[in-house]
Amino acid sequence: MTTVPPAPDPQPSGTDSGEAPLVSVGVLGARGRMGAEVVKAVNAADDMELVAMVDAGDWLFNVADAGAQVVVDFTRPDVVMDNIRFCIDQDIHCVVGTTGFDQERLDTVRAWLEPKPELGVVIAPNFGIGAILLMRFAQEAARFFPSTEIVELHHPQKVDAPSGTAVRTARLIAQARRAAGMAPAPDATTDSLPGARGADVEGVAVHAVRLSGLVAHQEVLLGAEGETLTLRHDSYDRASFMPGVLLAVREVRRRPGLTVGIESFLGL
Ligand SMILES: NC(=O)C1=CN([C@@H]2O[C@H](COP(=O)(O)OP(=O)(O)OC[C@H]3O[C@@H](n4cnc5c(N)ncnc54)[C@H](O)[C@@H]3O)[C@@H](O)[C@H]2O)C=CC1
Ligand SMILES: O=C(O)C1=N[C@H](C(=O)O)C[C@H](O)C1
Repeated sequence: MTTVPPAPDPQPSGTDSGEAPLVSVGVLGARGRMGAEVVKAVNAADDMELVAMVDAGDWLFNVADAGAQVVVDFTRPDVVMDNIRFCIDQDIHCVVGTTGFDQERLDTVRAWLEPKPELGVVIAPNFGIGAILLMRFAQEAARFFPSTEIVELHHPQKVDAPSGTAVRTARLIAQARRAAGMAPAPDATTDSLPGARGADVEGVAVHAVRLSGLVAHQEVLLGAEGETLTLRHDSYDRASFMPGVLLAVREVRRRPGLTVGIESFLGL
């Protein structure tokens, strides 16, 4: 008679199986356009476990009670600071895609992190790899062109304008222009309707278009005598942001302090 050895116990993934433990992830804004996409992406990632989904009106403590190690926030500029404060108080790392961060807000988050040197917060106005590359290319090109303007184009449900990406792009361009000692961009306009020349972000004009059918798009127009260069990026689907979001979730626990943008995770 042959004896059949007992089948090994099924091993859950994680430490028991000798594999790296799954990262426990909570999502804030889980029923929103981006939050719903993050829920799908985390569920599909074999190194992560979705432990909490929280939206407006839900109990924020759910993410802490569920043992989330990392929270991903895609909510609204008017609530995101409270969410980050809560996560830091609860010792939860944060990946934040919500927009609306100026220098003052970034400094506030840095100050909150000071007593928690082991904790990481990543705040990125754009997780799309193409959008990140566009920002880098624009920064590189800026010093060669006296004129630079930005046109950002988005779906009409977007609550903020200009986009966080456009503001960051403008600041990077302005920084490059200052470093190169460039004069202000030529502009003889004296008599326009208010708003006709867009928003002025550190001397760079930013124009915001809201149009049904669009998702998230940006053009940087650079001009010199007799030539122009147009850099354009298009997100046709919110799936385009997910590789960057998942990368940030994987990295945030080993990047203590505040990281703005995920360029450094991409080796840029
Ligand atoms: N960094 C990036 O790559 C990207 C950033 N965004 C930004 O993400 C943010 C969200 O965008 P969408 O998903 O399009 O907006 P959305 O309006 O579709 O989703 C926001 C969700 O947050 C929920 N919410 C509001 N207050 C909340 C609270 N206190 N706690 C938990 N949930 C709350 C809302 O009910 C809603 O379901 C915006 O700031 C947008 O600019 C959007 C796309 C990409
Ligand atoms: O609201 C959006 O949709 C987007 N928001 C981010 C921004 O404001 O830059 C990123 C992307 O443009 C999509």
